[in-house]
Amino acid sequence: MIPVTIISGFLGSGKTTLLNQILRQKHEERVAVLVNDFGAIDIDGELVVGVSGEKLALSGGCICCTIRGDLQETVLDLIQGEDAPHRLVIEASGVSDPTAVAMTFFTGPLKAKCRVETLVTVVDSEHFFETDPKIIHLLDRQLVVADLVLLNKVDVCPAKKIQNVENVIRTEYPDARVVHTRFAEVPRQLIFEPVMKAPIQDRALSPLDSHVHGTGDPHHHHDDHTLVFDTWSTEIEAAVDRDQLLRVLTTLPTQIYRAKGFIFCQDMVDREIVVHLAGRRVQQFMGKPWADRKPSTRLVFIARQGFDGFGELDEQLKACARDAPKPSRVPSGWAAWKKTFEDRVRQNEDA
Ligand SMILES: Nc1nc2c(ncn2[C@@H]2O[C@H](COP(=O)(O)OP(=O)(O)OP(=O)(O)O)[C@@H](O)[C@H]2O)c(=O)[nH]1
Repeated sequence: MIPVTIISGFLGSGKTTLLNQILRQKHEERVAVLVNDFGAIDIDGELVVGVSGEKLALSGGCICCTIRGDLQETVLDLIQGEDAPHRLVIEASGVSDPTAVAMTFFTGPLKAKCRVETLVTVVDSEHFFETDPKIIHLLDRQLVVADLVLLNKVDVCPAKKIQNVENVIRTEYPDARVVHTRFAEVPRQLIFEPVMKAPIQDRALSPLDSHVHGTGDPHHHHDDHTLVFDTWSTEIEAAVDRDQLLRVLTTLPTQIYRAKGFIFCQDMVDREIVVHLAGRRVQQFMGKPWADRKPSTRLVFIARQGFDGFGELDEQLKACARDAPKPSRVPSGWAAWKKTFEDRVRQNEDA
């Protein structure tokens, strides 16, 4: 039986960050990871590093509903292959109900081959109390089955607020262990350790009974997140003005829950900048050099269903490229440092 860990948590809470943390820790196992992005562009697949086994991405739907069949098929292929993994870790999309994901392993051909051992839910403690009432049901679904809850982002959350979030979670979900984390740093043993509590299928109502996805109406059952969330993605080939684009992201309407992707910016043309909007916080990180890849800005947005501002957003984003000065091949990173060094040497020689 291959042990399976399911990582759940709302959009932007830190699931991919956790996945990277546990994969970076020294291990001998062949761990296969499966990441699911609700948006059409596979961003998470590119952001996951250090996998000793297979890394697979399922994007353009949610593995708990619209593309649940794909999950079963992908896992079957994986475990029947020559180098079957010792362990499987699934990062569910931020809009998914983990019970529905786990159910895939309780029936059908996977039942005899895999065992869901742990279910970890990551919480963005900074934005917990700002959760849109329309999606509170979804957060509840993610927390009610958790063995372990990571109260993440404690570095940017005031201590009093962290305590309040913890109080709510300990009261409402007393079975879960709660751990405070910064960038989801946690020993991998804690994530993979099986917890002796009721089997996951007994811990929550069957997903079909309560698959409400935050409509707020407990009688409204459906299987498809597209009824609650809208997603939109864009690709811009010309280099953009990074500051202008970050200004657009920091002033997005609150109906947009999440944005992420890669920026091709005119002030650093040789490598991508990874950008995230989670809650109201925008963060950017240095990404990989473009090397042989064709540079472009690729962004995915997830909003409340019915959001009608994507057309305007498209205009604003395109303007970041139109208004940007032509990219000059200004060296960055190591290349910039080397150039400065060479210039100094030359100046010294001239003197
Ligand atoms: N300050 C701070 N930022 C964090 C922490 N953990 C994650 N982040 C940032 O939060 C953003 C979202 O993190 P991800 O790991 O991509 O979140 P996710 O849950 O995988 O997102 P989705 O897959 O889109 O639902 C990124 O900018 C992370 O760097 C943390 O503890 N502190």
